[in-house]
Amino acid sequence: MSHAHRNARIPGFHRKSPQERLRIVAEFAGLDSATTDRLADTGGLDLDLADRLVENVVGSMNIPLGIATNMKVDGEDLLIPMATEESSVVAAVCNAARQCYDAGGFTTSMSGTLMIAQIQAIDVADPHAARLRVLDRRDDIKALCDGCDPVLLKFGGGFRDVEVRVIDSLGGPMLVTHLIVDTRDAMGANAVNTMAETLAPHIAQWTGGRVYLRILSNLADRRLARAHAVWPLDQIGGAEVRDGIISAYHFAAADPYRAATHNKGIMNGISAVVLATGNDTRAVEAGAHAYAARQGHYGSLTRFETTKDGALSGSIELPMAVGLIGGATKVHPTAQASLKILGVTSAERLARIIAAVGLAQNFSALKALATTGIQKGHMALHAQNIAMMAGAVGEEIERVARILVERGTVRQDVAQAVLQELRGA
Ligand SMILES: CC(C)(COP(=O)([O-])OP(=O)([O-])OC[C@H]1O[C@@H](n2cnc3c(N)ncnc32)[C@H](O)[C@@H]1OP(=O)([O-])[O-])[C@@H](O)C(=O)NCCC(=O)NCCSC(=O)C[C@@](C)(O)CC(=O)[O-]
Ligand SMILES: NC(=O)C1=CN([C@@H]2O[C@H](COP(=O)(O)OP(=O)(O)OC[C@H]3O[C@@H](n4cnc5c(N)ncnc54)[C@H](OP(=O)(O)O)[C@@H]3O)[C@@H](O)[C@H]2O)C=CC1
Repeated sequence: MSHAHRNARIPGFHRKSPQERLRIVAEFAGLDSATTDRLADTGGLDLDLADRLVENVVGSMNIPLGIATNMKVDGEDLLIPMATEESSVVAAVCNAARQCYDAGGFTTSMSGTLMIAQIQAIDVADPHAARLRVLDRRDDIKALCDGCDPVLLKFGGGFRDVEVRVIDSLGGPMLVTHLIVDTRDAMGANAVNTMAETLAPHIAQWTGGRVYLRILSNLADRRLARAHAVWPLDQIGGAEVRDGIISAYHFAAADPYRAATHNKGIMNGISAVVLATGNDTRAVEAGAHAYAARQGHYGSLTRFETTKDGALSGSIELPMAVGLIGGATKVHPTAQASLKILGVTSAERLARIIAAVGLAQNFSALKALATTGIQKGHMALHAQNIAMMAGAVGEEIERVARILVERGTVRQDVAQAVLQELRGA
């Protein structure tokens, strides 16, 4: 069917109700009523709330929420809510946590809850002298920043420091002011952006330059979450498994093609908890990848080595700008439920738990890759998706998936053939 007559220029779409928008979309895309009913069913998320969270809402996209078991973090047993569409991600965390549980689980720490806001000034005649002029204004800067957010101050946050960098750019030297702000239990984007915008005219005046960008940096390297765990050899299957995992880490550390996949595996776990708690997945992902490239070479976010007793030691360190206040966290009921399951009362605790989940996820992926290969465990769980894609429903899904795994060919064409056999029988 030709869609040449369709017109996507729809003035005032944003002023319509979600129902009215859905009617327009259905007409535009030729959706049948089953599809529009599916979109209209928000799975319990209040449509009014959805419509306030983002723009031009017509429905909601539901993602499964799984619970990772076996996690012990800083001596506390935890159940971890994870929102993900990918099979075997939740199982992998359970599996890694099980293998270090008796050895004490994960120990974590955090460098602080400091965010950085950047103010860009160009056309500064004397950038190095201007840098000192800005630094001399530290007290004024502190007063201006703290004046922006009395609530944050009340909770012990606020301005902490100012740094000024002269960077070489394609357009010549650029003066970049960093405001370092403790945002406590908020991710802090709005607080630091407000401070940067408030300060900008003063920076222009003090430097004699022109100010353009005033925005936080997602390379939140003053907000590093760290986690560590030891996996005893008898839990993981021996020295060869340990050495395979360490060699996999060496591969990622040496090669960006591998590091991208290695870190993607880590983010499987991290993004799932970030999303489950209503935090900003893109902010955390940007921070993680920028941190992985901070030495001018994109490498691994984790490290694996042998302890003096021969066990496997794993650690992770990455920026973790997550909050309990603000964003969708406070208003999304599932995010609130996730926080209740975790029992966290500070953004720092949440960040540390998320780092531990990233390390667990990486351990399981590397162990699978260094031993049986990823397909065995991952595809066994993914087989149910393949069975559904082939048209299996109800009890057929489990039966088809089991046969696919037994035959060692988790493919859609095989699933279709198996389904036909079952239905013919
Ligand atoms: C899949 C497993 C866990 C099977 O592992 P297994 O050893 O075959 O399973 P098992 O039946 O012996 O069970 C062991 C434990 O795993 C957990 N477990 C086992 N099955 C389930 C399940 N259905 N639901 C929840 N938890 C499960 C559970 O904790 C269980 O203990 P138990 O509860 O029995 O005491 C294992 O093969 C594994 O960890 N694989 C790694 C999977 C993975 O990394 N998936 C991520 C997706 S692939 C990807 O995107 C990233 C990647 C791989 O490219 C990253 C990279 O390259 O670095
Ligand atoms: N590049 C990026 O990553 C960007 C991300 N964002 C988005 O910003 C959102 C997060 O913004 P964020 O600033 O965290 O949220 P909010 O501005 O919604 O909430 C933070 C505010 O809550 C108040 N507050 C109340 N209690 C506390 C407490 N205990 N600790 C700290 N603050 C407290 C503070 O003061 P007060 O009430 O006075 O405000 C604080 O400024 C996310 O949705 C993110 O997607 C936006 C722009 C850019």
